[in-house]
Amino acid sequence: MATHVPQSPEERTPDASLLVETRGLTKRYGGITAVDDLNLAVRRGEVYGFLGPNGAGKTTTLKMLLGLVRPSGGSARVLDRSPGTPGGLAKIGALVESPAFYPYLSGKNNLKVMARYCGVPNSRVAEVLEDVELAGRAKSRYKKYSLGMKQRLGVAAALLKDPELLILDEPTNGLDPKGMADMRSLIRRLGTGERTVLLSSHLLGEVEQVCDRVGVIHKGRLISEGAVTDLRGGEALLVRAEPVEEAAKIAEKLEGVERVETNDGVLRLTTGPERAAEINAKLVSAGLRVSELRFAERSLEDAFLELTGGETV
Ligand SMILES: Nc1ncnc2c1ncn2[C@@H]1O[C@H](COP(=O)(O)OP(=O)(O)OP(=O)(O)O)[C@@H](O)[C@H]1O
Repeated sequence: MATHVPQSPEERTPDASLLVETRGLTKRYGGITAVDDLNLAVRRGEVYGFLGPNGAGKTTTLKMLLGLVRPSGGSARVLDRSPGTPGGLAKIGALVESPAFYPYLSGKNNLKVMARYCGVPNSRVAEVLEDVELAGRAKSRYKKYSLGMKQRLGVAAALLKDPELLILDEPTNGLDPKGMADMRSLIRRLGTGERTVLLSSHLLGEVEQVCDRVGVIHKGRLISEGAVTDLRGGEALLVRAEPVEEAAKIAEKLEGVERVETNDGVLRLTTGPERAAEINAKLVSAGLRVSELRFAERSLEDAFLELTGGETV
C-alpha cells in the first residue's frame, strides 16, 4: 500500500514545514508503555488525524506535546519549541480535557473570564463565538447548553489566542449525531487557511471526512502515517465472472493488475479504472461469463484492519 512506514529518527532530517515533530517519543507508566517510540510529523496548515482505539496512547501523546506530561524518552518539537518551555503555549490552542466553565455564567461571560486570564482583548470573545456558531446563544447560561454546544464553547476557548496550532482530543466524543456533524463541519472550517489542526479520534469515518492526513496509532506505536486517500489504498475493480477460479487465473496474468483476491465469488483486482474495458474484453474472449464489473474503494476501516492485523477500533 502507498502509505509509508514511519522512519526512524536517525533517517530523518529536520523539516521546516513541520509544525509538530516527535522523535522516538515514549511514555511509560510503571510497567505500561502508553506511547512507544513515536515519530509523528504534522505539516503546517493541514488537518491531521491521530487515529487509534481507546487506550492506544493518543491523549498521552497530545499531553506530551502540550508539556502537560513529561516524556520518559525521545523528544518533541511543537512550533519550533520543546513542549513545556516558557511561552511555548502562546500559539497553541487545545481542548484536551473538558475545560472548567462556570455553570451559572453565560457562554460569553465564561469566555470573557478566560480572555482576561490569557491576556486576550475582549473583542476576541465575539469573534470566537461567531467562529463556533454560538453567537445566537452567547447569553444563555453554560449549564443550559447541550453537550455539543458545551464542546463548541470549549473550541471557542481554545481559539481565543488565535492559535497557529489547534489540538483537539476526541472532539466529538459523547456527542449525538447532530452534535458530531456540527463539530466535524466546524473543524473543517477551522482547518481551512493557515491554521493547523491536530485532532485525535477513534472514529475512522470522522478522520476520513475531516482530515488531510492521518497517523494511525496502535498500542502506543505509530503504525502508519499518510494521506487519507493513500491509507485507503485507491481503487479496485470488482469483477463477477464465471467460472471464478479461471477468471482469477487470467486476471493474475494481466498487465497492470497488482493483486487479485476472491471473495464470495467476486474478484477484487487492484488496478486503475483505465484498465476496465481491456480486462472485460480479455475475460470475455477467454469464454468467461462476465456479469458485473465495477469500481470500489477500500474503506479506511479495511485499511485499519490490515494495519492492525485484524483488531478493530
Ligand atoms: N496517568 C496514568 N497512569 C497510568 N497509566 C496511564 C495514565 N494515563 C494513561 N495511562 C495508560 O496509558 C495507555 C494509553 O492511554 P491514553 O489515555 O493515552 O490512550 P488514548 O488513546 O487517549 O485512549 P482514550 O481515548 O481511551 O483516552 C492506557 O493503557 C492507559 O491506561
